[in-house]
This record gives sequence, structure tokens and C-alpha cells, in this order.
Amino acid sequence: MPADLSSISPEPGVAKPDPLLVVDGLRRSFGGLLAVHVEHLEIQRGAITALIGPNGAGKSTLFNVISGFDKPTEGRWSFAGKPVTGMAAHRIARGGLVRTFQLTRTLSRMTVLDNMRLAAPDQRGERLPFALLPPLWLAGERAITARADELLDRFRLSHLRDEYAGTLSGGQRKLLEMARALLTDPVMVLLDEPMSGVNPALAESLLEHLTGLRDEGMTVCFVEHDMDVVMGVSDWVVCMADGAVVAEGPPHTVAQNPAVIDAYLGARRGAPIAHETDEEPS
Ligand SMILES: Nc1ncnc2c1ncn2[C@@H]1O[C@H](COP(=O)(O)OP(=O)(O)OP(=O)(O)O)[C@@H](O)[C@H]1O
Repeated sequence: MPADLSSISPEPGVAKPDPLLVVDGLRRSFGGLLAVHVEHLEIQRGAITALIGPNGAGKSTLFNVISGFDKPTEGRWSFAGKPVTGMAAHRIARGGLVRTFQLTRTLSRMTVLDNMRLAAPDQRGERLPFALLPPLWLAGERAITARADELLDRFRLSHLRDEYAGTLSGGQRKLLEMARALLTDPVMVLLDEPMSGVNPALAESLLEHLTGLRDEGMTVCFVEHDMDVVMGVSDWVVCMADGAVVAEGPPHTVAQNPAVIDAYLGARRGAPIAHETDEEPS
């Protein structure tokens, strides 16, 4: 069931009833450029939150920092009530917060199944006690492969299991990225533009996967530029501009928020926010 966030005041930094991720005073500078400065942000557990904003707003940088792939200049954040500031990405992932990445060229040269297996955080065979006890190691490997096959089946990629990932279409790659992220049974996934380059038929299926994950209790946060997608699946929308959260709220509220419209107009010089609406502009 979608979380009911309708009674929450749509303001930047507003408290949520059951926040899973809480960010405070987070700053990330690159030289003289302050790429991210988020005073306070809470992500509701069990909801789909879309992170929107024009190019260069700081969305990917925020994802990188909170997932442990980049270090903040200052600030702190907690996940599931525990401080995770400064932790390495693999420790944050082990705690249940996982970020997806686009398939690199190297991963394209591996099979779909090997891509999945590589996403397992704990390669037990490499740890001494397991390496000395082959039955334990093999059991671990078999469990990882079984889970990988289960997910490939769920994402309808089983028939491509032994193909090189580089032969997949754009949409199939996106499905594989999502499947990889789920191998560790995360509590929350951060998806960076899961729909980009995906044809309409597969986009529909990806959207169903997103809502399916949410309905199973997972917390989903995704960066998206297509406002029709954002309107279609999000329970809550956070808009960034120039590194800061400038607006947040339910999708229909955020789309009409002057701060959001300003952010896009300022960035694109006249190109309106790309959401089709029946209303005439006032
Ligand atoms: N490694 C880096 N070194 C220097 N500047 C960076 C680096 N990473 C990001 N930036 C800058 O930080 C700002 C925020 O970039 P970021 O990629 O987080 O934005 P974004 O909202 O994800 O944009 P997009 O929607 O285009 O992906 C931009 O001005 C970008 O040029």
C-alpha cells in the first residue's frame, strides 16, 4: 500500500511520520562550487520518493554521498535510526541502503548472471574461514546464484542469463541494474534515472516493478527528469536546484510550486517543466 503522505505540509525539510533516511546540514563542494547543501531532508519509509531538478542541481552528488560513494564536505545522515555518516559504500549497503549504477563497459563484457553474482557484497569464498571450508563456500555461492536466478526471473531476464550484458537493450540494462541492486535484499534503493533510454513498453514494466517493490514494503528513491513518470508513480517529490532542496510535496502540489517552476525556467531559459497538463497556463 502507498504511504499516506497527503496530510504533510509540502515544505522543504518537512518532517515525515516514519523517516527511514534523515539528512542534516549536508554539504559537498568541488573546489569553489557548492554542489550540494541540504539543510534537512527526510525520506519516508515504504514510499516512492522522486528526486527532481534541472541538470546540475546536485541530485547525483546527493545520491553518491548518502550511499557512501562520495564523502561530504560537512554534514551527517542516518539510516534506519543509525548514523551512517562517512561509512564506506559496502557497509552502508550491508545496512540496507543500496544505490544503482549504470553498467560500465567492463560489466558489459560479463554475462548477465555474472553481473548479478558480482553484486553480492559478501564473497564468502574470499574470506579465510570460508575458503578453508569448501562446503560452506559452495553453499554460499549456490545461494547467491539461486537468488540471482530468482531476480532474473522476476525481471524477465532469465532467457538472457548467459548472454553478455553488453548485448542487452537500453531497457533490459535498466532492468538488470535494478535486479542487481536487489540481490542483497535492501531496505531502500536509490535509482539514478531508471527510465532513461527505455522504450515505452519496457518503461511501463519498469514502473510496475517500482510500485511492486514499494508495495512489498521497500523504500524507493529515484532521480527522474520525465515529469509524466514522476507524476505516475511517486508518493512524494523532492525538487533540488543549485544544490538545495527548494520544494517537496505530493506530485500534483510540487508540479505547480513556483519554486519548482522557477528552478526549471531558470535552468532551461524558457523551457517549461515537461509535464503535460490539460490546464491552460494562467
Ligand atoms: N566530481 C566532480 N567534480 C567537479 N564538479 C562536479 C563533480 N561532480 C559533480 N560536479 C558538479 O556538481 C554540480 C551538481 O552535479 P550533479 O551531477 O550532482 O547534478 P545532477 O542534478 O545530478 O545533474 P543531472 O540531472 O544533469 O545528472 C554540477 O555543477 C556538476 O558539474
